Amino acid sequence: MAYQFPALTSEQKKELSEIAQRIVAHGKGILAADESVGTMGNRLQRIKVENTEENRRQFREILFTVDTSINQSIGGVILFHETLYQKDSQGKLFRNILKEKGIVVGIKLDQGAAPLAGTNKETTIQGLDGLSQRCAQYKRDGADFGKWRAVLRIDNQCPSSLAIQENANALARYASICQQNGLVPIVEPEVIPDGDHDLEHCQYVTEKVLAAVYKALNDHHVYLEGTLLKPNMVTAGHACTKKYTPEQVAMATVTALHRTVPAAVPGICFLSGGMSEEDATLNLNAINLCPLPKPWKLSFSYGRALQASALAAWGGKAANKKATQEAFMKRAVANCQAAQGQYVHTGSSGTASTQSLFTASYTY
Ligand SMILES: O=P(O)(O)OC[C@@]1(O)O[C@H](CO)[C@@H](O)[C@@H]1O
Repeated sequence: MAYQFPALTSEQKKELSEIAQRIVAHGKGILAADESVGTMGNRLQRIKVENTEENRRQFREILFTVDTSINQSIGGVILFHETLYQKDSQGKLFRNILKEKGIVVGIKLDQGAAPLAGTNKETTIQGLDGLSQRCAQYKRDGADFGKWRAVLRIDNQCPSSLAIQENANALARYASICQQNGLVPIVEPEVIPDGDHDLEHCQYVTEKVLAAVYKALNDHHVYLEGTLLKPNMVTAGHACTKKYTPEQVAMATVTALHRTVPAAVPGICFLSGGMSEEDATLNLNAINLCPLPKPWKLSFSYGRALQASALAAWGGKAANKKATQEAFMKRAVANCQAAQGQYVHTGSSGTASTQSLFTASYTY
């Protein structure tokens, strides 16, 4: 017997699954350009550029006005609220520039972490109050997908079952509200790489977290075909002394996903989590070559690993526009190849692309 109170009509489901599939079609992935004002400040500080609205706008204008062929590699761009309403120097809204390139526009919907009392400094994510109204407005303003990032840390007694359950439930509530408003929810439960744990421990925790997330999504009647997952890759903690190959990372990652993520999910777009640009690409390539069943598209939704070389090339100077766009295009194309298991490392990457982008206790 079908469920008595269907959450979505067949038209709504069709729209959501078409949006999700467009974003990850043919090796395409997502540019996560949704850094909040504070996070963007940290990025700009690294290149000694002041964190003003105009500087943030200028960098993003350079990214979004890159050659239209970017649409072969990038299927969606996640924006922060401020950026959704910003314009290029000719007065054209960024969101229209992206849409004209055939790129789907997304919006960051979570509103930061709040402490979970009685835990070892664990958090839940805020932003559920008024979320439906915000989603409806963003949909009217051209967004077709949303993003909500939950953070889980591996440490003494962490993640606790309270943190896992609470964050899974908030992600499911968010996903359900998004779908009611025509937005594809990107579900992002990030197990952050802080710590000295090994690969096996990260795999164990990632499996527990993903299993809880998919149970909660099912409880909340979320239509999985109209969602995308944005998980961490399974890696050892940043301070772990043992090093693992991309093939080992790939096997641990795909094993964890295979055990927990239903085949109805159209795409899994990894976050880069402080890996260098080159490592993020090599790991993604190995994941796509991993000899386990992979019923979903395995792609990218990188923030740092798509923008680090571009930011370094820009350095806050308009005269560096061409070099900035070339650096961005290079990473986008490399990741698109990796999302199809076709990336060949040439060994000629610049320094910026091999530098670790890890920041301890990364908050947003
Ligand atoms: O780990 P990365 O790939 O740099 O960024 C992942 C991410 O979820 O975190 C950032 C802050 O919210 C966002 O810009 C981005 O969407």
